Amino acid sequence: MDDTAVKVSGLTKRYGAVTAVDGIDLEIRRGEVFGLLGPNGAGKSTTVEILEGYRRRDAGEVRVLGEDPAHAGRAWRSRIGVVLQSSNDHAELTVRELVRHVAGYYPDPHDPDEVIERVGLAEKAGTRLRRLSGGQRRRVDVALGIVGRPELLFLDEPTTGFDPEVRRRFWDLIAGLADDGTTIVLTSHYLDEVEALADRIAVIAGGRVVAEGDPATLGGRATAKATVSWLEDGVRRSVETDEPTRTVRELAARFPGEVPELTVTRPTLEEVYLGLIRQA
Ligand SMILES: Nc1ncnc2c1ncn2[C@@H]1O[C@H](COP(=O)(O)OP(=O)(O)OP(=O)(O)O)[C@@H](O)[C@H]1O
Repeated sequence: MDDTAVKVSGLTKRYGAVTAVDGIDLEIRRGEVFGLLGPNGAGKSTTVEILEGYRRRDAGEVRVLGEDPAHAGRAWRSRIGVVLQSSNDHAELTVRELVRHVAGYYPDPHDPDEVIERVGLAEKAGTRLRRLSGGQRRRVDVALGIVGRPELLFLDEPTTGFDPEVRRRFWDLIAGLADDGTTIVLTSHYLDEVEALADRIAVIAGGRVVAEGDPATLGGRATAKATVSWLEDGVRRSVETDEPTRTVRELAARFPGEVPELTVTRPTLEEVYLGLIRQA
């Protein structure tokens, strides 16, 4: 089997005078969790909607699970899962009724009750949608996206409105799907979420990919200057350095025991991301 799930080259989309996507290249391997980051209006949703087959492109080549989404049919669609933003449809159905109903569209779905359990809604399975909270509705959206056992799952800002504990459980759910071999394209504005889940990240700004890499090394993160910080005579001191080991050695020689409150830090993903966006 081809181990490329998504291949995009020179993708371009204009809305009138606005070039929303301006020559994007991407390659996403099967089994990978791929994070898409970028400010509001960067072109992420437009790109994802083209990959999902919901929007036409103006130029460029696109292959998703080996087919061009602009011309792909039902069999292709059944291999793709999409977690859309919540709608208020189906308010009178229960969670179980809706998940069962959607499962019926797929040739080899997961067991609906298992999926409901997996998104943490077992206790709400018999509850009508209109009686759920915003975060619970979002979990129904996720259940609908995964019940068809997709090979490729698109998650667009999946955890907006989740409380911290539910969000952590959701991360476990996504990591579990990835372990089972599902390819996942994750769009999120939460950098901690992308860092926790993504194997690789593309940062999009102004319709272009401005950086790509794994979360630990994106934008030169791993080789950026480190900050060594410690407490001395009741005052917090810190230095920025390319050689943190040398600084720590010097400190270790100067202090008789532990260096008080010693920390060595590199830029966070958020700092690197903000730097990339400012440059772009
Ligand atoms: N249907 C549309 N008609 C006209 N312009 C559009 C349309 N959809 C998006 N745009 C414009 O295209 C650009 C990219 O929008 P897009 O929704 O792809 O960004 P995004 O990165 O997903 O943003 P967000 O993080 O806010 O979801 C923006 O300038 C937006 O105003």
